[in-house]
Amino acid sequence: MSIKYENLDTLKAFKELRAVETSVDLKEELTRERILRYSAPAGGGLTYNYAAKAVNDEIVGILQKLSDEQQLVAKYKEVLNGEFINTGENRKVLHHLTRGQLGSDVTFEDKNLRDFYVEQQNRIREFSSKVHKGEIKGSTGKQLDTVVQIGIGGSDLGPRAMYLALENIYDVEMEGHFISNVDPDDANAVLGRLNFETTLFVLVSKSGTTQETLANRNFVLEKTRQAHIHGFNPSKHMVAVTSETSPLAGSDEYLDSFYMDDFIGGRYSSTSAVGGVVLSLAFGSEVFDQFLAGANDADRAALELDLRKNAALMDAMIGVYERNILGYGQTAVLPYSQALSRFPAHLQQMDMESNGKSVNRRGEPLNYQTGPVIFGEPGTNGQHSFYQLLHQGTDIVPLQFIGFKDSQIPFDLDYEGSTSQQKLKANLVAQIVAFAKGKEDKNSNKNFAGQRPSSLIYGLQLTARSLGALLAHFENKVLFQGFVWNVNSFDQEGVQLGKVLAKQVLAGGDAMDEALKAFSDLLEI
Ligand SMILES: O=P(O)(O)OC[C@H]1O[C@](O)(CO)[C@@H](O)[C@@H]1O
Repeated sequence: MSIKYENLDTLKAFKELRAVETSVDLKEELTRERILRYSAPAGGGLTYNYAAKAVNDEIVGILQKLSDEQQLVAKYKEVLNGEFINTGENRKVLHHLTRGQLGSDVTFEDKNLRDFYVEQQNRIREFSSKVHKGEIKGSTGKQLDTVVQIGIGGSDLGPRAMYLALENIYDVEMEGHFISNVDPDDANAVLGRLNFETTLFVLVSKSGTTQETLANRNFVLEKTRQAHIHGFNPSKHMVAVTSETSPLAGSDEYLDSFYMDDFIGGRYSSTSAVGGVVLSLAFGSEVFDQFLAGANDADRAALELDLRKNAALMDAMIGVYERNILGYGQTAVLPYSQALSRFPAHLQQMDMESNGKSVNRRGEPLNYQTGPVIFGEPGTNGQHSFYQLLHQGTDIVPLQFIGFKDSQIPFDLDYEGSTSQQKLKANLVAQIVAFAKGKEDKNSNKNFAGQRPSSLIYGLQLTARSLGALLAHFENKVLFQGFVWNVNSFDQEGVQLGKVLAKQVLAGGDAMDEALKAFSDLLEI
């Protein structure tokens, strides 16, 4: 089958979607029968439920035609088979290959890349096991019991979100910390809590050139020097994770180095060495293996052509319907799990850096909307914060709820006839129904219009496996949406300008004088 990359507005099925006259009244149509019928398997034991989305069988039928016409699953297979999908940078897109091989052998310059990723995983397994067993110790002879990742963006958000998601449920072999911001308060605050003799730093930068990360590396090294610890050797307390082509690669300034490559985008790197080193050191490599298995399960589920059986595809297509037909510009991610506290922040980067584009894969301007603004917070905290706008504001914001039957930590307390976990789940379902059905009140201030769509990803418990599947679900959703919109989801030129200007500001370049003057004028209140 020949693959064609076409703009959304040229597709027959999109025109059909635009012409749909029926709409779904969630106030009437959200029934128990619909809740049971509108679910799709997401892999890793997760289910995606879309009963509270404003779609019906007719709309889903057209979304299926759109998915087929835009060859979404075929394009996903192209990714899996190692085609050069990232046209902006002329690169393959291989994060799926870090967690299993679902397509043909992928080679580059005679190197089998699945073998390369597995080799790195084995090296990480061996290294973390030696650290845990005390076969690798700190330079002053002490057991290493703390791991600190230094990195930013994709070299921070995913691994940090995953660490926080797992720290309650698995034995923590090494306590994890993260330094990302170039704000010196970040590094100072983390470093102030550490015993350097028992700490291993993981310096993570795919490019090896990110200014904030290199500044933080030097900050850390200087602070360890200033501690004047007898016999302390900083190079025995830092490993590097980078791509083989980066300036950091092969340096002997580090105890060891682990590699990913240019075919793994930063925001898709949690399942590569970028997430692998810190998570294996923190929890053991068996936990990281389960995380990879969950992600692989979701990747396999995303191969299904029928979107009713493919959660990532259904989620993507409903998102397109909401963005391009209903005109909704934001999506809120609302995990009813405190352990997922940084997951929305990770999705912000993954989704917005991928699909925040206004030209197509050929660089031509688009005249339809692409990726939405993503934000979110765990429930029930968010309920006491921004849900007011979600319920009664002038904008309709589609919602992505995430929930689990059981908590991660077994202890719970009955208060007023229910446990905390029961209260959490009751709030979750109450919100879904309240957003959909609203409540009429003669007092307009107390009236809830309803008809506010949401979906739910639900599982038994947040474990390494379900977390891997959850991560991969969203990665694949974003990938499918990028193909629908015909954008290149795998470069991020939009972040370059600010980086270049910041460097010019620091260098005092003439080009920036006017901007600096205007800015300082502004501050002269
Ligand atoms: O891992 P690196 O190369 O330091 O990059 C960090 C982050 O910076 C970005 O390039 C954006 O500034 C992200 O895409 C990336 O995840």
